[in-house]
Order: sequence, then C-alpha cells, then structure tokens
Amino acid sequence: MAWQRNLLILSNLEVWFQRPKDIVRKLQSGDLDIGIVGFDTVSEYGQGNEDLIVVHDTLEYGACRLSLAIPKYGIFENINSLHELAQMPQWTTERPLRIVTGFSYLGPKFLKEKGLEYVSFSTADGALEAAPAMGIADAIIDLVSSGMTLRENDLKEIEGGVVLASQAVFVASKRSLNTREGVLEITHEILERLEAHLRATGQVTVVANMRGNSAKEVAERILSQTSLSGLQGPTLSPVYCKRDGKVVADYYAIVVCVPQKSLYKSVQQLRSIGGSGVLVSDLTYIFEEETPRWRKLLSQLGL
Ligand SMILES: Nc1ncnc2c1ncn2[C@@H]1O[C@H](COP(=O)(O)OP(=O)(O)OP(=O)(O)O)[C@@H](O)[C@H]1O
Ligand SMILES: O=P(O)(O)OC[C@H]1O[C@H](OP(=O)(O)OP(=O)(O)O)[C@H](O)[C@@H]1O
Ligand SMILES: [Mg+2]
Repeated sequence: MAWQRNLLILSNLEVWFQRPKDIVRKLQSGDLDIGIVGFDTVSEYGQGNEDLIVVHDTLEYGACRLSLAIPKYGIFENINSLHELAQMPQWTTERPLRIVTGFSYLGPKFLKEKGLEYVSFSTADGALEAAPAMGIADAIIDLVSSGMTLRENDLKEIEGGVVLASQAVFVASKRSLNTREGVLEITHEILERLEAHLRATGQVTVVANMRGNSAKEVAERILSQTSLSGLQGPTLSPVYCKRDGKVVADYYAIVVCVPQKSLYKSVQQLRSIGGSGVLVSDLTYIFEEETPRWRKLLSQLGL
C-alpha cells in the first residue's frame, strides 16, 4: 500500500512487520512505540489496557466483524437470534453451549455481558469453522468479512451476535508518547499523512484549458456546472501566448479536484463549457487544517 511505503521514508523511524498479536504485545511491553493492526487484535490482546491509545480508528482496510455463528441445520435450524440461542432448553451445567474461538478474552466477556449462563469455551488457532460439523463445538466466535467461510461451512450469524466491528487502526503506547523523545512528533506526522492520504483516496486532479475573456468569466462558466466546483472552488491561471508580437492570455488553465466516481461526468461538463486538453492525475495527499484526532490525542495525554 502506498502509505506503507511512505512510512519507510520517514527519518527516525524503524518499521517492523510482525504478527498482529505480537504488535499489541510489544506495544505493551515497550518494545514498540506505535503500530498498525486490526482493532479486534488490539481489543483481544490489549484487554482494555489504558496504555494503548487508538490514534486513528478508521484506516479503511481490513474491515471485518467478530461474530458468533451457529449451524444452519439440526437443532439450530429455527434459531435466528442470540436471545433464541440462550433460551434453548438443551443447555445445562452438564451440557453447556460449547463455543470454540481464538478470541478467548473477548468471547467469554461478550457472552457474560449478554447474560448467557450455560456456556463453555475452547480455543483453536485456525479452521474453527469446521468444529461444529466435526461435533467438537456447537458454535464459533470468529472474524467474518465476506461471509464466504461461514457459507462454505453451513454456518450462520444471528441477530445480536456481533461482538465487535473491526478494521485496521493506528495505535500508540501512551507511555512512549509521554516519555520517549520524538515519538509524539512522529505520531503527529504519521497521523497527518494518513488522514491526508485517506482524504485523497478516490479523488483525482483534473487540469484543462478553457478559452475566455477573463478569469472571472471562465470561473462563472465552471461554477455553473455541478461536478466542477472542486474542494474550494476552481483554481484558474492564465495561459500566455504571443500573438502579433503581443503577449496575450485568452486561455485559462483550470485545476479542480473531483471524486474519481464522477470523473467522466466532470470531463463531459468541462467539454460542454469549452474545456480542452483535459489531464487527469491521482492525488496522493490532501492536507487540510489541523486534524481533530490530534487535538483528541493531546487531550488524552493531558497536554
Ligand atoms: N477475512 C478478513 N477480512 C478482513 N480482515 C481480516 C480478515 N481476517 C482477519 N482480518 C484482520 O487481519 C488480522 C489478522 O488476521 P489473522 O488472525 O488471521 O492473522 P494471522 O496473520 O493469521 O495471525 P497469526 O499468525 O497470529 O495466526 C485480524 O486481526 C483482523 O483484523
Ligand atoms: O468472511 P470471510 O471473508 O470468508 O473471512 C473470514 C475468514 O477470514 C479469517 O481467516 P483467515 O483467512 O485470515 O485465516 P486464519 O483463520 O487461518 O487466520 C477468519 O478467521 C475467517 O475464517
Ligand atoms: Mg479463518
């Protein structure tokens, strides 16, 4: 990913690729200062540790949810909610609802909060989805994204069964931010770059030439079109050429930033008002005013 490559060019920064759970462990042990990891992993291995501060909570990739799933068949055929699951007469102290999960902190915590009485947990590292068909467990708690793995295994999610929504987050150790020289500054820079990059995702820069008598007249034409107003109105610059020995400007270069999705519409609108030579390029960053996430971080640090 572009921004991951960009992190590597920051000075005073060493980047280590680690297993997700190890990122969270090493943040807590003080071996890492900052990390990028799924929110589910921060919650599971961080266990509410106040030293872990989520600096950016929506990096817009790795979206999934931690969810309880049960078989579609047999005694579960007509069970469609956590409430119905809890009410099933089958579960007793001797024969509890057996759940297999790799999330042995979040799983039990969730069902305790939901008031389920007769539950037992076992753990496995992978292929949990096979456990119900194998008769090892009644239900699973695992990550779901497209739902494909559940479907392949004849399992279903139920109402009220989502433990947690997750995506990649930028997390930092409070202790490091407060005590290690340079960590706060680099966190600030990475936060700004991440935000500016996410803001730019899906936006393109459009440059075109427009014939006109004055910048104002060209601007009026552009602003009459809904897909061309840009972030803060269009930027226009005169394009000079020499005619009959005189320097004149009867073309204006227009620069607008438009969403990728409405690019073609923007090009058509540009043409309809006399635009020509349309150049389109990707945007890497859009920096705006100071981000509210930075203010929030400072206040969490008592600064
Ligand atoms: N299907 C998915 N869609 C989107 N994100 C996912 C999906 N599965 C996992 N993730 C995210 O990726 C992270 C790592 O997943 P996973 O636990 O499978 O990692 P791993 O590399 O197999 O780790 P380990 O080596 O410790 O088993 C999860 O914590 C979650 O945030
Ligand atoms: O809803 P889906 O899009 O099918 O994704 C869900 C699957 O993805 C994750 O597994 P992963 O592929 O990371 O392998 P692992 O369980 O071995 O870590 C998760 O444990 C599910 O099995
Ligand atoms: Mg899996």
